[in-house]
Amino acid sequence: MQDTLRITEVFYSLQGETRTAGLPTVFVRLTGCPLRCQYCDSAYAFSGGTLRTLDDILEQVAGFRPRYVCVTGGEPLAQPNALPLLERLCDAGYEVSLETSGALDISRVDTRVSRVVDLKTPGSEEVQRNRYENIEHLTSNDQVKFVICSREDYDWAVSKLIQYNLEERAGEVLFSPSHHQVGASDLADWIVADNLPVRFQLQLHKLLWNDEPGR
Ligand SMILES: C[S@@+](CC[C@H](N)C(=O)[O-])C[C@H]1O[C@@H](n2cnc3c(N)ncnc32)[C@H](O)[C@@H]1O
Ligand SMILES: Nc1nc2[nH]cc(C(=O)O)c2c(=O)[nH]1
Ligand code: SF4
Ligand SMILES: [Mg+2]
Repeated sequence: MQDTLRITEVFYSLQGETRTAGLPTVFVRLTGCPLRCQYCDSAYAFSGGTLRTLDDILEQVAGFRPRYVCVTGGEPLAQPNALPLLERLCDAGYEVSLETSGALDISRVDTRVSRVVDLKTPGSEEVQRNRYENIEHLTSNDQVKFVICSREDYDWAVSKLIQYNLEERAGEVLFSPSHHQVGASDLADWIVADNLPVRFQLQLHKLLWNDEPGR
């Protein structure tokens, strides 16, 4: 069917990450991902899911009467119909964000969407999948994120921050600890010691709800 997407879950929660952290947000989690980051907290979205029409998804989202909608996964951009879904969510008046691994082309994503591009670090074990061409398409409405697994990952992220001048290219640069793989306070201390122009973030939903699916 032409206008369907494979969906793992649609739920209303507090956004746990990014520049809208703490704001009530509808999450649309798309099924399937071509990557296998060693830390992935959403592996339950790799398979299964339900084929649903865009109309059906839009109707469920509208039922929550949200201001913010986050399209995540899995890897949303692995499904071609993610593009019309994002457009229709914008047309409906929501503030829309997209979480993507950065392994697929973001250039055709509606620029009304805040694209949260995760640059995969060596510690993710998927660093070779980064599509660095995406960086030239970033605007001040977009966000770049590094999920840091070790001091080596931190040093790598700092080198990419400088090499690609990410502070200028994106509206936000986010440094997040990989959950329980690097000390959150260590990462915070490194950022302050180096006076980095980045936003430290923790996954609020894990502090609140200990990573239950659908929260
Ligand atoms: C589950 S992914 C889905 C979207 C897309 N596949 C991606 O990787 O951006 C959403 C975000 O959660 C982050 N994430 C996944 N597991 C994590 C963990 N254990 N600790 C911190 N962040 C994690 C990812 O790096 C990504 O930024
Ligand atoms: N509350 C909440 N916020 C989130 N932000 C990103 C999430 C994700 O799993 O992609 C997520 C999630 O699963 N729950
Ligand atoms: S790209 Fe995203 S969904 Fe896919 S394995 Fe990595 S963190 Fe998980
Ligand atoms: Mg999650």
